[in-house]
Amino acid sequence: MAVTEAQIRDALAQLALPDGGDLIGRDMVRALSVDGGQVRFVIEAPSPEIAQQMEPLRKAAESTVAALEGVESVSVALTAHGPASPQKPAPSLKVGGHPKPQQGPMKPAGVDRILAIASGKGGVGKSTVSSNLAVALARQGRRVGLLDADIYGPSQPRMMGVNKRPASPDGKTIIPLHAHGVTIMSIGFMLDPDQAVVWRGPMLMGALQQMLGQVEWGELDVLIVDLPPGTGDVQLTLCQKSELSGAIVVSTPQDVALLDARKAINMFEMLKTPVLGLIENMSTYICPECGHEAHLFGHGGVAAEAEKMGVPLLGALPIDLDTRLAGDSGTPIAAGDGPAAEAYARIAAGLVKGGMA
Ligand SMILES: Nc1ncnc2c1ncn2[C@@H]1O[C@H](COP(=O)(O)OP(=O)(O)OP(=O)(O)O)[C@@H](O)[C@H]1O
Repeated sequence: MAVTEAQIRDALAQLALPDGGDLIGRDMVRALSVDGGQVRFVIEAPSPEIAQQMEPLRKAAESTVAALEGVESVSVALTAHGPASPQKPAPSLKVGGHPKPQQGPMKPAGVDRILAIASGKGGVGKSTVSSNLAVALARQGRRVGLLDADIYGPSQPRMMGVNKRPASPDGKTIIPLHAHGVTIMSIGFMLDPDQAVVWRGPMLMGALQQMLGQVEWGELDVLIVDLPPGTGDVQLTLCQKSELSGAIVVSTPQDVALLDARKAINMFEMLKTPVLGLIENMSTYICPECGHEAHLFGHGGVAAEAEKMGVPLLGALPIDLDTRLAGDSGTPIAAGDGPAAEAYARIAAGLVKGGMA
């Protein structure tokens, strides 16, 4: 049975703080989100100094929630009021921070279109689709950028095989990285992978603003944005501020994922962002030994849903071990040949033909 927010809060209320009270009683838990079995929240300390001493408590909170029935994964991050005190020599760039007053929209000048890749639920393959679609479009001669805005789990450095800090010659502009014909910027390039980072709403917006406004994207036909899962601050900011040309929602055929996909589509509709279509990921499994086709997550659900919601089904991608291995090794499957690369090439061609990329 799915875990509820109330159960999580009850469990966290059992965690005593060294100086009295508990996490819930002292109102230190923020942004609690329960997404199927995936739980995320933030512990907000009263000051950066106290936050630094709270790592054992963060770990305890993580294990307490992980022990609850119905919880598959837990991600707990620490944050604090006010700016963190500097611990390292000043970096040339800092992502995050409060957004600066905006003169205009966040759409970079040379970028023709911004396409968001979204999912209602984590783990359905949104990042995999983003990187492969970017590579497939680049192979078709489009000038493509990929912005990894998945603040909670940036995966593009791994999937695109690039992970170094981008240069910033003047401390203001950020020079993006390049791989597989795609211009890339990820929030992951700017973060210490071992440090738990938490973004409060305004900081998220500041980081997004920087990644759109300070990165030298150059002239692009399309900028693909890999969104965090769900319907939170990043999605809202991006839709409201960056003149998104459209959103593509990735879902698996499973009912629960579809339910969340529906929420994502509703959100985009409310924000007046055109939903360009749905992509069904992990749609079938073809046995490499005997060629038998199995429908592990059900079948036809995404097509039916797309029809019901009046949005096109842009493509269906099978469960494919090579897709995962390619993503893990830093060369997306779409960069090579074979059925999966062809499937991505077809989706990319459809987008180009429709003037969407
Ligand atoms: N079609 C596929 N076949 C096999 N494995 C896949 C497929 N699509 C994605 N995966 C694998 O599933 C895992 C989750 O994919 P991915 O990180 O792209 O999902 P996500 O929706 O972006 O997740 P999150 O929102 O949590 O970042 C990865 O290990 C990825 O390699």
